[in-house]
Amino acid sequence: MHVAAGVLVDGAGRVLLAQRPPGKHLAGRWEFPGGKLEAGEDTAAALVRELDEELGIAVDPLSFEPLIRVPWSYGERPLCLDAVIVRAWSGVPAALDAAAIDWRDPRDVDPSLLAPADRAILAALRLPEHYPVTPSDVSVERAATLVRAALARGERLMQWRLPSVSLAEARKGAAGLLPELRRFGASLLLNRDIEGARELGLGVHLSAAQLRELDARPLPPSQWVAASCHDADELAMAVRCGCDFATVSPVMPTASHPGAEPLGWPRFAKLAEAAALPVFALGGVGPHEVAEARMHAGQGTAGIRAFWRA
Ligand SMILES: Nc1nc2c([nH]c(=O)n2[C@H]2C[C@H](O)[C@@H](COP(=O)(O)OP(=O)(O)OP(=O)(O)O)O2)c(=O)[nH]1
Repeated sequence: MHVAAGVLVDGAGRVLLAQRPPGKHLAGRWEFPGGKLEAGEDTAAALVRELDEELGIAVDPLSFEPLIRVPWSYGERPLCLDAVIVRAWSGVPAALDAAAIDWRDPRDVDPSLLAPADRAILAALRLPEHYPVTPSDVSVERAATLVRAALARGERLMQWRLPSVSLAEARKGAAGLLPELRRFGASLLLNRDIEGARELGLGVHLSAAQLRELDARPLPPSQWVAASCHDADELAMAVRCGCDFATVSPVMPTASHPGAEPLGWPRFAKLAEAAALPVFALGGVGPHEVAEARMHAGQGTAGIRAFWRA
């Protein structure tokens, strides 16, 4: 079953949520307005029809921007949910079909109130397009300087990965960044250090090996949980562990992993489309490849080298 979901975004960056009416599948859960594709329809045509039927608004498909495709299963038939950003419409949205509608800042939405498949849509809305990872061969102090400069440049999501120092030292360095992170409203994810992330209220970036040992999400929804994945099995594990997003690597040849065979964009796209969470392209890519990544079902790009040259 193919379902189209429209993410209406207003001038203040709020999104329109609709509450599923009593008697329907997932009654009471909040979702993005839309519905099943009818015979002969594509996603855009279905959305134009559904947004008219459910909200009484007219939308122009030329303004649609694909956000994320979420494969999901509620135990019956598998579902493919295509979420599309809608920025322009005419008319005032009304709850013609929903129990209620509500404009919400994506940062304030409680994911547990959403239809489960929509948690990936919410994560895609809240995540930026860049995910820089600190260089491996620098001191804690140098890494902190780089993160501060990146915050000033506008980066809002970064991974704190310092393989050449102890977890305790890395944790101490991250603690020193808390005031700036708060001031910029930015997120830092500690590489592998679940305890440190709990202690500091930061996110965590898990290795594929850690995913194998976890059976549940290690942190509350307010702290990011991400994972390093390389194939479809690892992506499925990341979804099972309740990860918010993943990196998939190596997309291109990279000096840090000279032996690894790069996936290339077509295989990256297949993996990203089949994963029920946002995926950043990693490996031999940087800020200049964001458009390429988005064209291939990615959230954006992650990287070490290319992000710190600026
Ligand atoms: N419309 C919509 N459906 C969603 C979202 N998330 C999600 O899991 N779903 C699921 C719920 C349903 O199982 C399926 C869509 O069914 P629907 O009942 O909304 O479709 P429809 O409007 O065509 O409904 P109907 O004609 O069967 O009454 O997709 C979402 O954000 N929007």
